[in-house]
Parts: sequence; C-alpha cells; structure tokens
Amino acid sequence: MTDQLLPIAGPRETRAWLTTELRSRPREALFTLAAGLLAAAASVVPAYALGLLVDRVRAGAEIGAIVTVGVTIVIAAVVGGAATGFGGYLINRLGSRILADLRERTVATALRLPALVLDRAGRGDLLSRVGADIAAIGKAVTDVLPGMISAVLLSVISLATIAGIDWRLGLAGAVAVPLYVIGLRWYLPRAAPSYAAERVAIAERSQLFVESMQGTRTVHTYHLEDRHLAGIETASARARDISIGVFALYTRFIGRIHRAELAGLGAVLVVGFVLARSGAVTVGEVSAAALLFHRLFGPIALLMVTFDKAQDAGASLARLVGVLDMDIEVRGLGSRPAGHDLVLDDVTFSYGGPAPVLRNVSLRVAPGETVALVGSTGAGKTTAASLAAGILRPLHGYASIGGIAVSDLPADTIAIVSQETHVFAGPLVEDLRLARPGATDDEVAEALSRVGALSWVRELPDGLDTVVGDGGHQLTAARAQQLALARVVLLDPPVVVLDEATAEAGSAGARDLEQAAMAVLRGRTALVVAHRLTQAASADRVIVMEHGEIVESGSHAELVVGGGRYAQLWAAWSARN
Ligand SMILES: Nc1ncnc2c1ncn2[C@@H]1O[C@H](COP(=O)(O)OP(=O)(O)OP(=O)(O)O)[C@@H](O)[C@H]1O
Repeated sequence: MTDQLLPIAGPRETRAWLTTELRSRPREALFTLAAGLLAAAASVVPAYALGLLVDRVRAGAEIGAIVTVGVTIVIAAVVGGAATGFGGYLINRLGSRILADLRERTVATALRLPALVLDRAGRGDLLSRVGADIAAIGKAVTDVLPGMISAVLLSVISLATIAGIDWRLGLAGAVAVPLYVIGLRWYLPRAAPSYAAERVAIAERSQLFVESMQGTRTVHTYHLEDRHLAGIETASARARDISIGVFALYTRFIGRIHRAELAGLGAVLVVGFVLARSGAVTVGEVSAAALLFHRLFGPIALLMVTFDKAQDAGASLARLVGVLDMDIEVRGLGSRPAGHDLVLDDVTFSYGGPAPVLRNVSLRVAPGETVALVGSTGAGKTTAASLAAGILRPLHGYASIGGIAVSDLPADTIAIVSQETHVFAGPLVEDLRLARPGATDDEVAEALSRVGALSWVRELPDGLDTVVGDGGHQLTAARAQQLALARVVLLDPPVVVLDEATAEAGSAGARDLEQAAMAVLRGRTALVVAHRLTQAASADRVIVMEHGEIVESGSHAELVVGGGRYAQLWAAWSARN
C-alpha cells in the first residue's frame, strides 16, 4: 500500500501549463484555429442555402436559380469537408507534439525523483501516470479535441447566422443555452470527483498488482496468494463500482441534453411560425434557422459529452503536471569537485519511522582509498551507502565529494552498484553503452575483460549483440552484477559505492565478483558495503556500524587484534567459512 501518491496539480497550474505550451507554438496554434473557422463557416452554408431553395421553389423560380443553390451546397460541402479534415489533422499534430513533450518530460522528471519519494508514492502510481494517463490524454487529443473545437466554432457561427436572419429567431434558439448550462452545471461537479476517484481506484489496483508481481517469491514463500488476490479483488471491485456510477451519471446527463435540444428547436419553430405568418421572415428563412439549429444537435451534444471526456483527460493532465511541478533538485548541474574524498558529515537519516536509522554518522574515505562498511543486518550500512551516493538525502548533516554536496555533483562523479542491478532489455552491448554512449566495441570488450566477463559474454548466442533483459537471454544475478561493474569501468567515475550481495560467500560467483570489484575499485575512492567479510579483509580500512552508529574504525588487522565488535564478527565468519 502507498503512504502517499505523487502530487496532483490544481486546475490553475494545469491551465497555466497548457497555455504556456500553446504560446510556445504560436504559428501552429493560429493555423489550426484558422482551418477550424473555415470548416465551421463552410458547414453553415448548406443549411442557409437550403432555406434559400425553399423560398425559390415556393416562388416558382427558374431551374437555373435552383441549380445555383445546389452547386453552392456542393462546393460548401467539399470546402467544409477538406477544411474539417485538415483542421483535424492540425489539431492532432499539435496535440500529439505537446503530448510527446509531456511524456518525455514526465519520464525525465520521474527518473530524477529521489528513490525514497518513489518508494513512498509507489511505482504503480507513476506507471499509471505515464501509461494510463498519457493514453487517456492521447485518446482525447485524437478523438475528442478536434470535434470539441469544431463544435465550439460551429455553435458560435450558427447562432450568429440565426440571429442575423432575425434576432428573435436567435433569441428563440438561445433558450436552449441556459438549459445546456444547467445540465453541465449539474453534471460537472458530480463528474469531476467521480473521474478522479476512478483514476485513484485504478492506480491503487495497478499498485497492488505491481507489488504482488514484484514480490511473487515472498508471496509464495509465506503463502500469501489468497491475501494478495483478495486485495486485488477488492481494489478491482471498487474500481468497477466507481466506473458503473460514472456511467449512470453520464446517462442522466444525456437526458438533460435532449431536453435542452427539444426546448431550443421548439422555440425556433414556434417563433418562426409566428414571424412567418406576420411576414417578418420568409418560410425559407425559418427553415434555414431550424436547419441551422438542428445542425447543432450533434456538435453540441458532442461538446457536452466531450466536456466529460475532456475532464477525464484534464484529471490525467493534472496528474502529469503534478509530477512535472515536483520540486526536484536536478543532479548534474554542479561544478566538478576539486578533490575526490568522500565525506559523510554528522549525517542523521530516517525513513519516516519514529527513530532515525542513522544517527550522527561521520566518515571520510580518502582519495583512492577503499573503505568497507560492516555490521549486523539492519545496522544501517545500505542506508549510509545510499546517502553517500546521493540516492537518499540526509535529514541532518551532509554528504559530499571534494567539498561539494553529492546532490550537486555531475552524474559521472560517482557511481553506485547496488543490490538491485537492472539489466535493460536489448542487446547487451547497448546495456553497457548506457554508461558511455560513444564507447566502441573494443572499449566495451576491454571493460568486460576488466571484470572477468568477456569469456562468458563471447559464449552467448550472439556475443555482445545478444538480447538480454526481459524477453531476452536471462542472466544470473552475479552476471548482471558483473555487467553493472563493467558499466562503472566505462563511466570511469572517480568515486564508487558498492553494495552488492548477490553471491553466496565462498561460491565461485562470490570470488569472481570480488575480483571484478577489486579491479574496478583500484585507483578510485570506494565505499564498499561488505556483505562478505573477505571484502572487508581486502579493504584499506574497515568501519563497523551497529544500530545506525559507527562503533569501530581501523584496518582489518588492527580491528582483529583489537578484540572488539569486528573481531567477533570476523571470528564468527571464519568459523562459518
Ligand atoms: N525503505 C525503507 N523503509 C523503511 N525502513 C527501511 C528501509 N530500508 C531500510 N530500512 C530500515 O533501516 C534500517 C537500516 O537498514 P539498512 O538496509 O541500511 O541496513 P543494513 O545494515 O544495510 O542491513 P543489511 O545488511 O541487511 O542490508 C533497518 O532497520 C531497516 O529495516
């Protein structure tokens, strides 16, 4: 379950974002509007021409006069069709570009989010934003926006034309307006929270699902299948019930739209009848007004209905703009550090629980030195390593390299190889080039050789080009870790934090990884979380942590002789291995 979801932008911030986006593309926006206006004007012509036709037929006009009207209708239809198609294309293009931009920026922002924020908010929430929400907006841009804009333009031009025939007819048509407004005002305040609730329910359902999938092993180990299934079922039922409620609301809204149409058209016909009898307007003009009004049924209904879809898309947009607006310190803008010493200075950290998990921790790793962190499970080693790497931010104190806070350093100053190594889907060589995009095949091979992985990589079905990751060749955790180390070689950062625990002590995998790590750490400032004490024995210095504090520091030999906590851990380790 999530503590708190990622933030959602308010209507004002969302509108401001949209306005800025449109302003940044003035030519495209104006062009799109012009095509829409032309399409709307061309669609009004046939109804007006039909009214003219009625009058000419009643007056027994020549066939030529009637044919002229027919030709006008055909030309207007062709121009209207072409302008509608072109306008739709322009709206689609504009919307798609804005959307592509939005997606890229949301993903970029999400990638910069501190790990803790993402952990708290839940990855499911983020996934549903860049997935379902982007899809909802994309659908609105292609299916809804063109119709919505042309409906607005058509309504304005049609009502102006009806009022141009006779202002009283315009007034009669306008009777529908307050009814439409009442319908919308009834619907919108009810729909907005329903859609928001629907989105939240869907996000919670995907969050539960993602958690269950990610934790499959734990779920199986503790026989939690039924509990997890029940949780997903409850979340799904909630999402379903909310969706049904939303649909019932929508149906009642459609009823209100029909009532407004009936009132408007009825008023135009009654007023038209009275005016035609008094001779103020012709029968043809009343027909034109009625046709124009009737012509609006579809677009206005679409407008009303799309208000609801637009609101749906608006709710999604607010969720994306909410992520964009998160106040994130952008890493990598700072200047290069003068030195490469890694310092934690009086650092205190808490994951939000009542007691801090690290208290006033201070340590310094000199340039080129390898320091091993040891301690019992839960002592705070991984937390200290994450703080040193800038993945977590201290509550108090600070982490720095060469005197500059780690969060302000260029990204290639420090690399962390953590317990969760991810192999990105795709050719293995591309996975390695993430660290240095311009690396040649030879450089990649050299990096693999440094970590002792070249031989097994060469034996893969397609060597360096073998597709790995999801859907590709599966790598063992230890091999994935070797690739992570090879990435460090390619990135070549002066400071490295290592926190890998993928190999069993004493196994061949552990020996390979330790040799690979030694090769990578040589010449760099390194903080190593020593999950196997052989890693500590080969470090320049060992720091022992217990209960979130540093309790000992010294070389392996000094600490073993000292007979303190490390000596106990070493004795226990030596007896076991
Ligand atoms: N994401 C988290 N949220 C809440 N508490 C956490 C989180 N990660 C770690 N902790 C807690 O913080 C404390 C320190 O954990 P940490 O993982 O840093 O210890 P460690 O010494 O690295 O342990 P291990 O050797 O088992 O990896 C533990 O009590 C742990 O339960």
